[in-house]
Amino acid sequence: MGLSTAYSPAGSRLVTTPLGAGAAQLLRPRRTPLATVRCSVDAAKQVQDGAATVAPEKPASRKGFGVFSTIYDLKADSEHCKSKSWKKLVSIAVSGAAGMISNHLLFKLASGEVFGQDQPIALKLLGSERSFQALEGVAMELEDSLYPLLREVSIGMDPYEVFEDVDWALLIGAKPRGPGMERAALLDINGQIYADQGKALNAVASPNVKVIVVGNPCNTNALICMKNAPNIPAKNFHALTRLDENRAKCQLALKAGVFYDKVSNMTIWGNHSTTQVPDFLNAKIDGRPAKEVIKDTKWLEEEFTLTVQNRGGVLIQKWGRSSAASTAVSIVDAIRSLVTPTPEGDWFSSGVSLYYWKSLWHSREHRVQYAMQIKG
Ligand SMILES: NC(=O)C1=CN([C@@H]2O[C@H](COP(=O)(O)OP(=O)(O)OC[C@H]3O[C@@H](n4cnc5c(N)ncnc54)[C@H](OP(=O)(O)O)[C@@H]3O)[C@@H](O)[C@H]2O)C=CC1
Ligand SMILES: O=C([O-])CC(=O)C(=O)O
Repeated sequence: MGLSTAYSPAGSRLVTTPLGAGAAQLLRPRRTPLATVRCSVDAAKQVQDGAATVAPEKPASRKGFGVFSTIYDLKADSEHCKSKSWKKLVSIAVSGAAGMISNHLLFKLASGEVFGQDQPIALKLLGSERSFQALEGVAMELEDSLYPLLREVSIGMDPYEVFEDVDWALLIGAKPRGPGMERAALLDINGQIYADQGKALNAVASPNVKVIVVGNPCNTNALICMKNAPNIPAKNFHALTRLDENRAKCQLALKAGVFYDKVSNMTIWGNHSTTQVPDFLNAKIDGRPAKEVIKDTKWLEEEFTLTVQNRGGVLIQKWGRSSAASTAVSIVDAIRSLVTPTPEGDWFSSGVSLYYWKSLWHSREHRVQYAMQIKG
């Protein structure tokens, strides 16, 4: 079975898959009348589906087109995967894929540094009319990077198409705040995005999809998304608080004069906002309570907390835009923590619904916050 890229040499789209009408649409009430472009698709299937507008060229005529004429032979490919003992393909949806954070994250995902060097992946990138051309550029860059583990890149504007059967949904697409704004002020604009995407995940994603909500205000957005996806286990929804954990670890390490990896057991209580509480009481440095190592209690109680709470805002003042590279790194850390056993005695911070833990906490209150451990 051949697999060809879907760009012409000039980079324009060759293959578009118009959305069909019919029964599927009835199940998908919020489906938007938009199209999907696959960047590396099964060309034979497109012809079958009547979706291809240009027949796949024979290899002999492909000379001189560089990456655009790449042909993957999926049959040989699966043999190749077997011989390399690769795992089964994991399908990852990323929204806001043409944005700043994604621009860092996608290449980390494709390189294998997140899921491992034995884990082939398919990237399904969600954009909008506003970002679609940029998204094509992103897909081109991914293809040009020739990552062996990246088996498929597809881009689209309809979450009901992009989220189909995905194992992970990294929900980044949302308006960022500007200088002087609080993240909560974004709720009016961004909340609806997460309601819509929750419904789409509920309808078409893998029933055990893991969802990481990054777009701000991320705790509330995660809750909105979760409430709109009742078929997906609540414990699968995470609001990204890992960036705060990393920032807190960094500050403690700098103050103690140790390397970052000596800081453990860092919890972020509360929302990813200026009201959060980075927990220095339970944090450890080199296995000892942070308070024993850092004797400057005033610094811990005042400066440390304020620094972590306001780090994102200060960064916006300096950069003129919100953190992107360090956020991408923290998404990588968050995923890795969810797929690998937590080191003995340590934990990590992630925003999950306490409703899920209600038997534990005897509370029906929804909060999106928890310190977690993964057992291997
Ligand atoms: N939880 C955390 O730790 C962090 C969260 N964030 C948050 O992540 C989100 C994305 O940040 P970043 O990638 O830097 O942002 P960018 O502006 O670079 O990209 C955001 C993408 O979101 C989509 N989007 C959806 N609605 C809007 C809108 N109304 N205005 C603008 N863009 C919109 C756009 O994609 P499209 O058109 O394809 O939909 C856009 O490409 C923000 O909400 C930001 O506050 C940032 C840092 C840390
Ligand atoms: O500050 C922002 O708005 C972006 C963000 O969430 C962060 O950097 O922590």
